[in-house]
Amino acid sequence: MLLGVIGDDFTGSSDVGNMLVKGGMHTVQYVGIPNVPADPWVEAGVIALKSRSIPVQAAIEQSLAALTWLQDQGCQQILFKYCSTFDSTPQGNIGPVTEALAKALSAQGVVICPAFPATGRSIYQGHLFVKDTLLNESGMENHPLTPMSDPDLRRWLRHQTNGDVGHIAYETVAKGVDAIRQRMNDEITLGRNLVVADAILDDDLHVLGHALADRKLLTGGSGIALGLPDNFRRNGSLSGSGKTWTPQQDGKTAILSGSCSNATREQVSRHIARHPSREITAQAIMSDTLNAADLANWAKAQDGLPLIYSSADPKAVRTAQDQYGGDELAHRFETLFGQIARALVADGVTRLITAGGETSGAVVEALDPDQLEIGPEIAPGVPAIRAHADLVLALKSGNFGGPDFFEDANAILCKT
Ligand SMILES: Nc1ncnc2c1ncn2[C@@H]1O[C@H](COP(=O)(O)OP(=O)(O)O)[C@@H](O)[C@H]1O
Ligand SMILES: O=C(O)[C@@H](O)C(=O)COP(=O)(O)O
Repeated sequence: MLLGVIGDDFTGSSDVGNMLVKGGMHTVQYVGIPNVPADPWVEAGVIALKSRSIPVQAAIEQSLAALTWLQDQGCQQILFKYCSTFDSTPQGNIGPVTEALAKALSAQGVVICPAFPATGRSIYQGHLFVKDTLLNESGMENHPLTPMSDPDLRRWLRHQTNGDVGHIAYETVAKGVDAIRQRMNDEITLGRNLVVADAILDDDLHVLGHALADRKLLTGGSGIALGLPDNFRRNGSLSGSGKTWTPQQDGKTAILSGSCSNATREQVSRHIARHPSREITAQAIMSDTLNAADLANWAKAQDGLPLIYSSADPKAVRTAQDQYGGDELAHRFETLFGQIARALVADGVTRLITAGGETSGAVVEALDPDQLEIGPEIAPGVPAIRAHADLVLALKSGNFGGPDFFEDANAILCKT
Protein backbone atom coordinates (compact mmCIF):
# COMPACT_ATOMS: atom_id res chain seq x y z
CA MET A 1 0.00 0.00 0.00
CA LEU A 2 1.37 3.40 -1.01
CA LEU A 3 -1.07 5.86 0.47
CA GLY A 4 -2.95 5.43 3.73
CA VAL A 5 -6.02 7.56 4.34
CA ILE A 6 -7.83 8.05 7.62
CA GLY A 7 -11.34 9.38 6.97
CA ASP A 8 -13.37 10.90 9.79
CA ASP A 9 -16.67 9.74 8.29
CA PHE A 10 -17.98 7.29 5.73
CA THR A 11 -19.21 9.58 2.96
CA GLY A 12 -16.00 11.57 3.23
CA SER A 13 -14.00 8.37 2.95
CA SER A 14 -15.80 7.30 -0.20
CA ASP A 15 -15.31 10.86 -1.53
CA VAL A 16 -11.52 10.65 -1.18
CA GLY A 17 -11.60 7.05 -2.45
CA ASN A 18 -13.39 8.33 -5.53
CA MET A 19 -10.67 10.94 -6.08
CA LEU A 20 -7.90 8.34 -5.82
CA VAL A 21 -9.66 5.89 -8.14
CA LYS A 22 -10.07 8.69 -10.70
CA GLY A 23 -6.35 9.36 -10.30
CA GLY A 24 -5.62 5.73 -11.21
CA MET A 25 -4.95 4.18 -7.80
CA HIS A 26 -6.51 0.86 -6.82
CA THR A 27 -8.39 1.90 -3.75
CA VAL A 28 -10.31 0.13 -1.01
CA GLN A 29 -12.40 1.68 1.74
CA TYR A 30 -12.25 -0.22 5.02
CA VAL A 31 -15.08 -0.14 7.51
CA GLY A 32 -13.13 0.70 10.64
CA ILE A 33 -9.69 -0.77 11.24
CA PRO A 34 -9.20 -4.17 9.57
CA ASN A 35 -7.79 -7.02 11.62
CA VAL A 36 -6.15 -8.66 8.60
CA PRO A 37 -3.54 -7.31 6.17
CA ALA A 38 -4.64 -5.52 3.00
CA ASP A 39 -4.89 -7.38 -0.31
CA PRO A 40 -1.62 -6.98 -2.21
CA TRP A 41 -3.22 -5.10 -5.12
CA VAL A 42 -4.42 -2.23 -2.91
CA GLU A 43 -2.47 0.96 -3.65
CA ALA A 44 -4.53 3.32 -1.51
CA GLY A 45 -6.36 2.18 1.60
CA VAL A 46 -9.00 4.42 3.15
CA ILE A 47 -9.97 3.61 6.72
CA ALA A 48 -13.44 5.00 7.32
CA LEU A 49 -13.93 5.99 10.92
CA LYS A 50 -17.00 7.60 12.40
CA SER A 51 -14.91 10.01 14.43
CA ARG A 52 -16.09 13.42 13.31
CA SER A 53 -18.55 14.01 16.13
CA ILE A 54 -17.33 11.71 18.90
CA PRO A 55 -15.38 12.87 21.98
CA VAL A 56 -11.88 14.16 21.16
CA GLN A 57 -9.96 11.47 23.03
CA ALA A 58 -11.86 8.66 21.29
CA ALA A 59 -11.23 10.29 17.90
CA ILE A 60 -7.50 10.50 18.65
CA GLU A 61 -7.30 6.88 19.80
CA GLN A 62 -9.16 5.54 16.77
CA SER A 63 -7.11 7.66 14.38
CA LEU A 64 -3.82 6.50 15.93
CA ALA A 65 -4.94 2.87 15.74
CA ALA A 66 -5.81 3.40 12.06
CA LEU A 67 -2.37 4.95 11.54
CA THR A 68 -0.64 1.92 13.05
CA TRP A 69 -2.46 -0.46 10.70
CA LEU A 70 -1.68 1.72 7.68
CA GLN A 71 1.99 1.91 8.67
CA ASP A 72 2.02 -1.88 8.95
CA GLN A 73 0.84 -2.02 5.32
CA GLY A 74 3.93 -0.04 4.27
CA CYS A 75 2.27 3.28 3.40
CA GLN A 76 4.67 5.97 2.21
CA GLN A 77 2.32 8.81 3.09
CA ILE A 78 -0.73 9.39 5.32
CA LEU A 79 -3.71 11.60 4.55
CA PHE A 80 -6.22 12.61 7.22
CA LYS A 81 -9.48 13.32 5.37
CA TYR A 82 -12.12 15.55 6.94
CA CYS A 83 -15.00 17.48 5.50
CA SER A 84 -14.63 20.08 2.76
CA THR A 85 -16.76 22.31 4.97
CA PHE A 86 -14.35 21.66 7.87
CA ASP A 87 -17.14 20.17 10.01
CA SER A 88 -15.97 20.41 13.61
CA THR A 89 -16.83 22.22 16.79
CA PRO A 90 -14.41 24.64 18.49
CA GLN A 91 -13.62 21.78 20.90
CA GLY A 92 -12.36 19.44 18.21
CA ASN A 93 -11.74 17.02 16.47
CA ILE A 94 -9.69 18.10 13.44
CA GLY A 95 -6.97 19.94 15.37
CA PRO A 96 -6.32 17.36 18.09
CA VAL A 97 -6.36 14.41 15.67
CA THR A 98 -3.98 16.20 13.29
CA GLU A 99 -1.61 17.08 16.13
CA ALA A 100 -1.69 13.49 17.45
CA LEU A 101 -1.00 12.02 13.98
CA ALA A 102 1.80 14.56 13.40
CA LYS A 103 3.39 13.64 16.72
CA ALA A 104 3.17 9.90 16.03
CA LEU A 105 4.74 10.39 12.59
CA SER A 106 7.21 13.10 13.71
CA ALA A 107 5.69 15.05 10.84
CA GLN A 108 6.52 18.69 10.30
CA GLY A 109 4.71 21.14 8.06
CA VAL A 110 1.25 19.60 7.96
CA VAL A 111 -1.08 21.13 5.40
CA ILE A 112 -4.69 21.96 6.28
CA CYS A 113 -6.64 22.23 3.03
CA PRO A 114 -10.33 21.33 2.80
CA ALA A 115 -10.72 22.93 -0.67
CA PHE A 116 -12.77 20.91 -3.17
CA PRO A 117 -13.38 23.11 -6.22
CA ALA A 118 -15.62 20.57 -8.03
CA THR A 119 -18.20 21.11 -5.30
CA GLY A 120 -17.56 24.82 -4.89
CA ARG A 121 -15.31 24.73 -1.81
CA SER A 122 -12.39 27.13 -2.14
CA ILE A 123 -9.99 28.75 0.29
CA TYR A 124 -8.75 32.33 -0.09
CA GLN A 125 -6.95 34.43 2.53
CA GLY A 126 -7.45 31.52 4.93
CA HIS A 127 -11.24 31.75 4.58
CA LEU A 128 -13.42 28.90 3.34
CA PHE A 129 -16.06 29.60 0.72
CA VAL A 130 -18.92 27.39 -0.46
CA LYS A 131 -19.48 28.59 -4.01
CA ASP A 132 -19.86 32.38 -3.70
CA THR A 133 -20.69 32.52 0.01
CA LEU A 134 -18.50 32.33 3.07
CA LEU A 135 -18.82 29.06 4.97
CA ASN A 136 -20.78 30.62 7.82
CA GLU A 137 -23.46 31.90 5.41
CA SER A 138 -23.68 28.74 3.30
CA GLY A 139 -26.23 26.82 5.36
CA MET A 140 -23.44 25.07 7.30
CA GLU A 141 -24.14 27.46 10.17
CA ASN A 142 -27.31 25.36 10.69
CA HIS A 143 -25.67 21.93 10.71
CA PRO A 144 -27.32 19.76 13.40
CA LEU A 145 -24.00 18.50 14.85
CA THR A 146 -21.21 20.82 13.73
CA PRO A 147 -22.62 24.29 13.02
CA MET A 148 -19.90 26.29 11.28
CA SER A 149 -20.07 29.90 12.43
CA ASP A 150 -16.63 31.16 11.35
CA PRO A 151 -15.17 30.95 7.82
CA ASP A 152 -11.58 31.75 8.95
CA LEU A 153 -9.96 28.31 9.09
CA ARG A 154 -6.93 29.60 10.99
CA ARG A 155 -9.08 31.08 13.74
CA TRP A 156 -11.38 28.02 13.94
CA LEU A 157 -8.43 25.67 14.07
CA ARG A 158 -6.62 27.70 16.72
CA HIS A 159 -9.54 26.92 19.10
CA GLN A 160 -8.66 23.23 18.64
CA THR A 161 -4.86 23.12 18.66
CA ASN A 162 -2.00 23.47 21.11
CA GLY A 163 0.37 24.92 18.52
CA ASP A 164 -0.09 28.03 16.36
CA VAL A 165 -1.50 27.79 12.83
CA GLY A 166 0.35 29.04 9.73
CA HIS A 167 -0.85 30.05 6.27
CA ILE A 168 0.24 29.61 2.67
CA ALA A 169 -1.48 32.46 0.85
CA TYR A 170 -2.85 32.17 -2.67
CA GLU A 171 -0.10 34.40 -4.10
CA THR A 172 2.42 31.79 -2.95
CA VAL A 173 0.39 28.84 -4.25
CA ALA A 174 0.13 30.59 -7.61
CA LYS A 175 3.94 30.85 -7.79
CA GLY A 176 4.24 27.07 -7.76
CA VAL A 177 6.02 24.15 -6.17
CA ASP A 178 9.25 25.82 -5.02
CA ALA A 179 7.47 28.82 -3.50
CA ILE A 180 5.09 26.54 -1.59
CA ARG A 181 7.98 24.44 -0.27
CA GLN A 182 9.84 27.56 0.81
CA ARG A 183 6.79 28.97 2.59
CA MET A 184 6.12 25.66 4.34
CA ASN A 185 9.72 25.59 5.59
CA ASP A 186 9.38 29.19 6.79
CA GLU A 187 6.24 28.29 8.74
CA ILE A 188 8.04 25.34 10.34
CA THR A 189 10.88 27.64 11.35
CA LEU A 190 8.33 30.00 12.90
CA GLY A 191 6.98 27.09 14.95
CA ARG A 192 3.69 26.80 13.04
CA ASN A 193 3.38 23.13 12.26
CA LEU A 194 -0.21 23.14 11.01
CA VAL A 195 -0.50 25.33 7.93
CA VAL A 196 -3.71 26.35 6.15
CA ALA A 197 -3.16 26.49 2.38
CA ASP A 198 -5.30 28.58 0.04
CA ALA A 199 -6.60 26.79 -3.06
CA ILE A 200 -9.23 27.89 -5.55
CA LEU A 201 -8.86 25.64 -8.57
CA ASP A 202 -8.02 21.98 -9.16
CA ASP A 203 -4.71 23.18 -10.62
CA ASP A 204 -3.83 24.71 -7.25
CA LEU A 205 -4.45 21.36 -5.57
CA HIS A 206 -2.32 19.54 -8.14
CA VAL A 207 0.53 21.97 -7.46
CA LEU A 208 0.09 21.72 -3.69
CA GLY A 209 0.05 17.91 -3.91
CA HIS A 210 3.27 17.99 -5.93
CA ALA A 211 4.92 20.45 -3.52
CA LEU A 212 3.98 18.30 -0.53
CA ALA A 213 5.09 14.97 -2.03
CA ASP A 214 7.68 14.44 0.69
CA ARG A 215 5.47 15.33 3.65
CA LYS A 216 4.64 12.35 5.84
CA LEU A 217 1.19 13.69 6.72
CA LEU A 218 -1.32 15.73 4.74
CA THR A 219 -4.80 16.76 5.82
CA GLY A 220 -7.79 18.10 3.99
CA GLY A 221 -10.83 17.36 1.90
CA SER A 222 -10.68 15.01 -1.04
CA GLY A 223 -9.27 17.84 -3.18
CA ILE A 224 -5.87 17.61 -1.51
CA ALA A 225 -5.63 14.06 -2.89
CA LEU A 226 -5.86 15.29 -6.49
CA GLY A 227 -2.10 15.53 -7.02
CA LEU A 228 -1.05 12.49 -5.00
CA PRO A 229 -1.38 9.69 -7.59
CA ASP A 230 1.02 11.61 -9.86
CA ASN A 231 3.57 11.79 -7.03
CA PHE A 232 3.56 7.99 -6.82
CA ARG A 233 3.77 7.78 -10.61
CA ARG A 234 6.74 10.16 -10.55
CA ASN A 235 8.58 8.04 -7.98
CA GLY A 236 7.82 4.90 -9.99
CA SER A 237 5.74 3.09 -7.38
CA LEU A 238 2.28 3.22 -9.00
CA SER A 239 1.67 0.24 -11.21
CA GLY A 240 -1.51 1.29 -13.00
CA SER A 241 -2.70 -2.27 -13.48
CA GLY A 242 -4.93 -4.44 -11.38
CA LYS A 243 -8.51 -4.86 -10.31
CA THR A 244 -11.54 -3.53 -12.14
CA TRP A 245 -14.99 -3.05 -10.70
CA THR A 246 -18.35 -4.24 -11.99
CA PRO A 247 -21.08 -1.71 -11.27
CA GLN A 248 -24.09 -3.66 -12.47
CA GLN A 249 -26.38 -4.93 -9.75
CA ASP A 250 -29.80 -6.51 -10.32
CA GLY A 251 -32.55 -6.35 -7.74
CA LYS A 252 -34.25 -3.74 -5.64
CA THR A 253 -33.26 -0.18 -4.60
CA ALA A 254 -34.05 1.65 -1.37
CA ILE A 255 -32.98 5.11 -0.18
CA LEU A 256 -32.39 6.35 3.37
CA SER A 257 -31.77 10.00 4.16
CA GLY A 258 -30.86 11.47 7.54
CA SER A 259 -29.10 14.51 6.12
CA CYS A 260 -30.67 17.90 6.82
CA SER A 261 -28.28 19.79 4.55
CA ASN A 262 -29.59 22.16 1.89
CA ALA A 263 -28.70 19.96 -1.09
CA THR A 264 -30.25 16.86 0.43
CA ARG A 265 -33.47 18.64 1.32
CA GLU A 266 -33.85 19.77 -2.29
CA GLN A 267 -33.09 16.24 -3.53
CA VAL A 268 -35.63 14.80 -1.09
CA SER A 269 -38.34 17.26 -2.05
CA ARG A 270 -37.90 16.52 -5.77
CA HIS A 271 -37.74 12.78 -5.18
CA ILE A 272 -40.91 12.53 -3.07
CA ALA A 273 -42.90 14.15 -5.88
CA ARG A 274 -42.12 11.15 -8.12
CA HIS A 275 -41.50 8.17 -5.82
CA PRO A 276 -43.00 6.57 -2.71
CA SER A 277 -41.70 8.09 0.52
CA ARG A 278 -42.06 7.89 4.29
CA GLU A 279 -40.98 10.71 6.58
CA ILE A 280 -39.69 9.98 10.06
CA THR A 281 -40.26 13.00 12.27
CA ALA A 282 -38.48 13.81 15.50
CA GLN A 283 -41.77 13.35 17.36
CA ALA A 284 -42.24 9.90 15.85
CA ILE A 285 -38.75 8.75 16.68
CA MET A 286 -39.05 9.96 20.27
CA SER A 287 -42.40 8.21 20.72
CA ASP A 288 -40.76 4.76 20.48
CA THR A 289 -43.52 3.56 18.17
CA LEU A 290 -41.42 3.02 15.04
CA ASN A 291 -40.38 -0.42 13.99
CA ALA A 292 -37.46 -0.87 11.59
CA ALA A 293 -38.82 -4.14 10.16
CA ASP A 294 -42.19 -2.50 9.35
CA LEU A 295 -40.47 0.40 7.60
CA ALA A 296 -38.26 -1.99 5.64
CA ASN A 297 -41.31 -4.06 4.65
CA TRP A 298 -43.06 -0.92 3.48
CA ALA A 299 -40.06 0.00 1.30
CA LYS A 300 -39.78 -3.52 -0.07
CA ALA A 301 -43.44 -3.46 -1.16
CA GLN A 302 -43.12 -0.21 -3.15
CA ASP A 303 -42.52 0.25 -6.85
CA GLY A 304 -40.05 2.90 -8.00
CA LEU A 305 -37.32 4.13 -5.68
CA PRO A 306 -38.74 4.26 -2.14
CA LEU A 307 -37.23 6.82 0.21
CA ILE A 308 -37.34 6.86 4.01
CA TYR A 309 -36.14 10.21 5.33
CA SER A 310 -35.83 12.35 8.41
CA SER A 311 -34.36 15.32 6.53
CA ALA A 312 -35.93 18.45 7.97
CA ASP A 313 -35.41 22.20 7.66
CA PRO A 314 -33.24 24.13 10.13
CA LYS A 315 -36.23 25.51 12.06
CA ALA A 316 -37.75 22.06 12.60
CA VAL A 317 -34.34 20.64 13.56
CA ARG A 318 -33.74 23.42 16.10
CA THR A 319 -37.19 23.04 17.63
CA ALA A 320 -36.77 19.28 17.94
CA GLN A 321 -33.26 19.62 19.36
CA ASP A 322 -34.48 22.14 21.95
CA GLN A 323 -37.24 19.74 22.94
CA TYR A 324 -35.39 16.40 22.94
CA GLY A 325 -31.65 17.19 22.84
CA GLY A 326 -29.53 17.07 19.67
CA ASP A 327 -27.33 14.13 20.67
CA GLU A 328 -30.28 11.99 21.72
CA LEU A 329 -32.11 12.69 18.47
CA ALA A 330 -29.04 11.99 16.33
CA HIS A 331 -28.44 8.75 18.22
CA ARG A 332 -32.02 7.60 17.75
CA PHE A 333 -32.18 8.50 14.05
CA GLU A 334 -28.86 6.86 13.34
CA THR A 335 -29.79 3.70 15.25
CA LEU A 336 -33.09 3.44 13.41
CA PHE A 337 -31.51 4.00 9.99
CA GLY A 338 -28.95 1.30 10.77
CA GLN A 339 -31.70 -1.14 11.76
CA ILE A 340 -33.77 -0.33 8.67
CA ALA A 341 -30.72 -0.87 6.46
CA ARG A 342 -30.08 -4.27 8.01
CA ALA A 343 -33.70 -5.29 7.54
CA LEU A 344 -33.73 -4.03 3.95
CA VAL A 345 -30.64 -5.98 2.98
CA ALA A 346 -31.86 -9.10 4.80
CA ASP A 347 -35.10 -8.69 2.80
CA GLY A 348 -33.31 -8.66 -0.55
CA VAL A 349 -32.57 -4.99 -1.22
CA THR A 350 -29.42 -4.99 -3.34
CA ARG A 351 -28.91 -1.29 -4.10
CA LEU A 352 -28.88 1.01 -1.12
CA ILE A 353 -28.48 4.77 -1.38
CA THR A 354 -27.90 6.83 1.76
CA ALA A 355 -27.67 10.58 2.34
CA GLY A 356 -25.69 12.09 5.20
CA GLY A 357 -22.24 11.34 6.57
CA GLU A 358 -23.24 10.27 10.07
CA THR A 359 -26.29 8.51 8.68
CA SER A 360 -24.21 6.62 6.12
CA GLY A 361 -21.73 5.69 8.85
CA ALA A 362 -24.51 4.25 10.99
CA VAL A 363 -25.87 2.31 8.01
CA VAL A 364 -22.54 0.87 6.91
CA GLU A 365 -21.58 -0.05 10.47
CA ALA A 366 -24.91 -1.85 10.84
CA LEU A 367 -24.32 -3.76 7.59
CA ASP A 368 -20.75 -4.47 8.65
CA PRO A 369 -19.12 -5.35 5.30
CA ASP A 370 -15.39 -6.19 5.44
CA GLN A 371 -14.37 -3.69 2.83
CA LEU A 372 -15.87 -1.47 0.18
CA GLU A 373 -14.62 -1.40 -3.37
CA ILE A 374 -14.79 2.06 -4.90
CA GLY A 375 -16.28 2.15 -8.37
CA PRO A 376 -17.30 4.76 -10.93
CA GLU A 377 -18.31 8.30 -10.01
CA ILE A 378 -22.01 9.16 -9.66
CA ALA A 379 -21.48 12.85 -8.88
CA PRO A 380 -18.41 14.81 -7.75
CA GLY A 381 -17.37 13.28 -4.43
CA VAL A 382 -19.78 10.33 -4.63
CA PRO A 383 -18.71 7.00 -6.14
CA ALA A 384 -20.64 3.79 -6.63
CA ILE A 385 -19.46 1.26 -4.07
CA ARG A 386 -19.58 -2.53 -3.93
CA ALA A 387 -20.04 -3.88 -0.39
CA HIS A 388 -20.27 -7.54 -1.42
CA ALA A 389 -21.38 -9.73 -4.30
CA ASP A 390 -25.07 -8.84 -3.82
CA LEU A 391 -24.94 -5.30 -2.53
CA VAL A 392 -23.94 -1.97 -4.02
CA LEU A 393 -24.10 1.35 -2.23
CA ALA A 394 -23.99 5.07 -2.83
CA LEU A 395 -23.08 7.07 0.27
CA LYS A 396 -23.94 10.68 -0.42
CA SER A 397 -22.42 13.44 1.59
CA GLY A 398 -25.03 15.97 2.77
CA ASN A 399 -24.25 18.74 0.35
CA PHE A 400 -23.18 16.72 -2.67
CA GLY A 401 -25.06 15.59 -5.73
CA GLY A 402 -27.34 17.24 -8.28
CA PRO A 403 -31.06 17.86 -7.73
CA ASP A 404 -32.01 14.35 -8.95
CA PHE A 405 -29.16 12.58 -7.22
CA PHE A 406 -31.17 9.57 -6.05
CA GLU A 407 -32.30 8.75 -9.60
CA ASP A 408 -28.79 9.46 -10.92
CA ALA A 409 -27.28 7.07 -8.38
CA ASN A 410 -29.79 4.36 -9.16
CA ALA A 411 -29.03 4.66 -12.87
CA ILE A 412 -25.29 4.08 -12.25
CA LEU A 413 -25.81 1.27 -9.75
CA CYS A 414 -28.12 -0.53 -12.20
CA LYS A 415 -26.01 0.20 -15.26
CA THR A 416 -25.06 -2.73 -17.44
N1 LIG B 1 -35.18 15.68 11.76
C1 LIG B 1 -34.05 15.70 12.43
N2 LIG B 1 -33.90 16.43 13.56
C2 LIG B 1 -32.72 16.45 14.22
N3 LIG B 1 -31.62 15.75 13.86
C3 LIG B 1 -31.73 14.99 12.75
C4 LIG B 1 -32.92 14.93 12.00
N4 LIG B 1 -32.73 14.09 10.97
C5 LIG B 1 -31.48 13.65 11.07
N5 LIG B 1 -30.86 14.18 12.14
C6 LIG B 1 -29.48 13.94 12.58
O1 LIG B 1 -28.68 14.97 12.02
C7 LIG B 1 -27.41 14.44 11.67
C8 LIG B 1 -27.16 14.74 10.20
O2 LIG B 1 -25.82 14.47 9.93
P1 LIG B 1 -25.36 13.67 8.66
O3 LIG B 1 -26.05 12.37 8.53
O4 LIG B 1 -23.87 13.64 8.73
O5 LIG B 1 -25.81 14.59 7.46
P2 LIG B 1 -24.92 15.62 6.61
O6 LIG B 1 -24.10 14.80 5.69
O7 LIG B 1 -25.92 16.48 5.91
O8 LIG B 1 -24.05 16.36 7.58
C9 LIG B 1 -27.45 12.94 11.94
O9 LIG B 1 -26.84 12.66 13.17
C10 LIG B 1 -28.94 12.66 11.98
O10 LIG B 1 -29.26 11.53 12.76
O1 LIG C 1 -15.46 16.63 2.07
C1 LIG C 1 -16.69 16.56 2.00
O2 LIG C 1 -17.45 17.53 1.90
C2 LIG C 1 -17.31 15.19 2.13
O3 LIG C 1 -16.44 14.21 1.71
C3 LIG C 1 -17.67 14.93 3.54
O4 LIG C 1 -16.83 14.67 4.38
C4 LIG C 1 -19.06 15.05 3.80
O5 LIG C 1 -19.53 14.86 5.11
P1 LIG C 1 -21.12 14.94 5.33
O6 LIG C 1 -21.59 16.27 4.79
O7 LIG C 1 -21.35 14.80 6.79
O8 LIG C 1 -21.72 13.82 4.54
